[in-house]
Amino acid sequence: MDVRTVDHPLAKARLTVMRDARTDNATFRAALHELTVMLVYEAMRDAEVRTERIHTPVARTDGYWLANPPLLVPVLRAGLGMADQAHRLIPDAQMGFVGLARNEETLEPTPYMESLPASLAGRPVFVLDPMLATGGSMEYTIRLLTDRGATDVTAVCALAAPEGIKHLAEAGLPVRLVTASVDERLNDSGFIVPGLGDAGDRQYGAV
Ligand SMILES: O=P(O)(O)OC[C@H]1O[C@H](OP(=O)(O)OP(=O)(O)O)[C@H](O)[C@@H]1O
Ligand SMILES: O=c1cc[nH]c(=O)[nH]1
Ligand SMILES: [Mg+2]
Repeated sequence: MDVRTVDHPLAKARLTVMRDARTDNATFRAALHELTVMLVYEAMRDAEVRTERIHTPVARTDGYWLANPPLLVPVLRAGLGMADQAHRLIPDAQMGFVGLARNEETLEPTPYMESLPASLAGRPVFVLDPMLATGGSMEYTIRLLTDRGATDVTAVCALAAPEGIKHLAEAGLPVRLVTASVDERLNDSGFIVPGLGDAGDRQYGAV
């Protein structure tokens, strides 16, 4: 699986704010917003562009437009904290939504919401979720997308565990990963180590 790690100093600094247990909810959300800009910027590096001649006030030159903007799919709750920033960078993008909550005992995703276009054939899709832990939630989401014909999926995650990357690679799904860090491992409770805790709770409070 293609894994691109954005280890720019600015990304590392935002991630450090998110990791720090002393960071309050509002500051955590602000750091995730800023990190999302960097991750999506990198995820769009190879996006197809359409060229058209334009006039500047001075001369004619080539202008560039996104030929096929991705569908953005935040995974609720935690992925909501990435949605607006990704949308600001790609204003022409459409957005779908998936709601999942991981069962704390089994670590299996429990779906509670799904709002996606019927056909995704020929459309790139960016799944926005800060955390790739066991990979169960991401696999569930990607299967919703491939069932609708998607063949070009990018998982945009603040953090990833090696176990989750292995899980997705072994599932043989058409996905690449853009992340700010591949951390050490999962602990016995399925949390990423060193990680940042529960990305939903860190943004919105514990449920
Ligand atoms: O790779 P996995 O082991 O499936 O874990 C990752 C999932 O866990 C978190 O969501 P959570 O289930 O805590 O829901 P929340 O966003 O509502 O907090 C996270 O945002 C991912 O969706
Ligand atoms: O470390 C983890 C693992 C799953 N989900 C989170 O929010 N954090
Ligand atoms: Mg959570």
